[in-house]
Amino acid sequence: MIMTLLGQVKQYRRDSILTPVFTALEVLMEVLIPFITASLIDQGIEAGNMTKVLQYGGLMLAIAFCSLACGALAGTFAASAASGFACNLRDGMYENIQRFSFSNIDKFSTAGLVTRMTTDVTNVQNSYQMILRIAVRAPFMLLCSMAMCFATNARLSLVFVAAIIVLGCVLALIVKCTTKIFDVVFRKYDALNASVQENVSAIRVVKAFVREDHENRKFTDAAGQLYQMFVKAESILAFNNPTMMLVIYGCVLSLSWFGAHLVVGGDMTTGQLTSMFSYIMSILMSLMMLSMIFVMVTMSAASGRRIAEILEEQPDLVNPDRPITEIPDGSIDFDHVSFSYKHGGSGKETLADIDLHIRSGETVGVIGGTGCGKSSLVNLISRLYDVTQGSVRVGGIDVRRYDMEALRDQVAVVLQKNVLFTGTILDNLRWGNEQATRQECEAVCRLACADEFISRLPDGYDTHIEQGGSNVSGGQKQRLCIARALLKKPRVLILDDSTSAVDTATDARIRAAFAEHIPGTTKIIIAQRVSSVEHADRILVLNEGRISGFDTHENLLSGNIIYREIYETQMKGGGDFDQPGGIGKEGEENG
Ligand SMILES: Nc1ncnc2c1ncn2[C@@H]1O[C@H](COP(=O)(O)OP(=O)(O)OP(=O)(O)O)[C@@H](O)[C@H]1O
Repeated sequence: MIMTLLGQVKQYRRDSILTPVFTALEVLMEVLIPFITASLIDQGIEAGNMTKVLQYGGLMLAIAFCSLACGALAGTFAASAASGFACNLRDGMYENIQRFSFSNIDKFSTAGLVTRMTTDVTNVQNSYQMILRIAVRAPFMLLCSMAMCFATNARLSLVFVAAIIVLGCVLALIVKCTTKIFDVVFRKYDALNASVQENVSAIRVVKAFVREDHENRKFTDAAGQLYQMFVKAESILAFNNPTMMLVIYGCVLSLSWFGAHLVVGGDMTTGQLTSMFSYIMSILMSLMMLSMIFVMVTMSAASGRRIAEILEEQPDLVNPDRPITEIPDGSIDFDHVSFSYKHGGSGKETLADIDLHIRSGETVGVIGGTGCGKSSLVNLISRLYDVTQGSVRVGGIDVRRYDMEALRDQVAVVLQKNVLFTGTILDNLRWGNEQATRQECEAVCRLACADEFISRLPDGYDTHIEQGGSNVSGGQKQRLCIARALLKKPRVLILDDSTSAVDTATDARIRAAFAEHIPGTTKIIIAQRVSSVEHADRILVLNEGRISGFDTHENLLSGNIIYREIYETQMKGGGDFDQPGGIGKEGEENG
């Protein structure tokens, strides 16, 4: 973990080295000051020698000034090194997350990734800055002050040795108890972030279902648990200060008692005793700083581990050695494919023994109950996940042999959870193809029946889309996403329930436009409505992850019970609002 994290220091190595160097110089000078004070008292004040007083006084001033300058430089370098380190950590994680497959993301959860990029990095940044400054300063100061003490009076210095042993034992105990708690604290942070993220992104749903109280309770629970854990950890850490004070006062008392005896007995000068008092303060301050470092490192060790996990995570899906970049045609073959989710799944096979062969240019409808594996099936075509068994071929070649970018450019998927980004409509469309001209964008919008609503907008194609597409309706968003996918001019176009919020008349016009303008593109259309797939060349009926039928509408109606049941239920008006006898016409404004 430490090597992984330190690997991100990169260009800030210079600042990271200069900080301890200047800190060491600062300490060296601070240590010299009490030594000079002793000489000033013994040779100047007590001997009544004014020249010595001025000499030593001037020297002390010069040293104090240098120490100040070194301290300021060390502080500046530490701040730059720590912020730069944090920036590199975030960049490194972000870059690796971009390479993650869907399966990697399932493993960490989106909320977990957000906590690691924010709270965890801030923790590590703070402790890195502290370590750079204090981890060198405290032990160095401790050693130098101890050396000076022993040089001044070895017997009296034994007082510190006893103090260090007591303090060391207490600190070790505190660190041991709090490490475990902080590990749990950051997992609770994930839960808190998940709650915030879910609630904020779905605030409209929360309000529509009047679930504010429930969501408030959920958040209060998550925040309360975090509070409990922090209180527990902090109440253990709180022993740190009183122990420290006890040791400091114990040392001062012992030093005064034994020191006074030594001075009276003539074994020590007043100046030496004064400098011993300064050194004892330095030693105890160093110990205090060391204990603070322990606390900080204990807290950030858990964060460091979580960051290293992301940096070290290998993407589940990688390009093969000599990847193929051209897809010969749009045919799709599933050869005895089985698939199950590695993370968060039920452990059961989501797809079992799928043997399916689709011709290039064919239009295939996919229908089946919720959760039967329709999305999982199409996700395998563009290699968003890898099969567990068997193989998926596009254009006759195993998808694992393609360059993933090339494959995903030529197999365009309009995912079930459509997302638009902040920017104009044109910006969003050009996610499909950055080089697309305005004419090309307009042409695909006509195909996806999006042009009609865009032309009604005051700014047309330059209309600004708010974050997540919240200022367009569900049906409008779906049509923009279809247009965006069409801009890729794909060989295979997959619509995963992408016209669910579009009325049936528009849905039919989109299908007709596809048949007329992109006949060579293989089209896979997942839908809940039979009306959306009945005109397809063939329809795949999925049932609990297995193929129940794959044939034309007419053949399935006569030979497949599941398909007939779905059809009949929808014809009676139960499932399709737009059918005659349905509940009413579904508008497109149900976003
Ligand atoms: N990322 C995931 N991690 C773990 N399990 C998942 C994941 N996505 C889906 N599943 C599970 O896999 C099964 C099939 O899901 P899938 O989304 O493929 O079904 P679907 O037929 O597309 O459903 P719907 O019609 O509701 O969209 C479900 O039981 C679901 O809970």
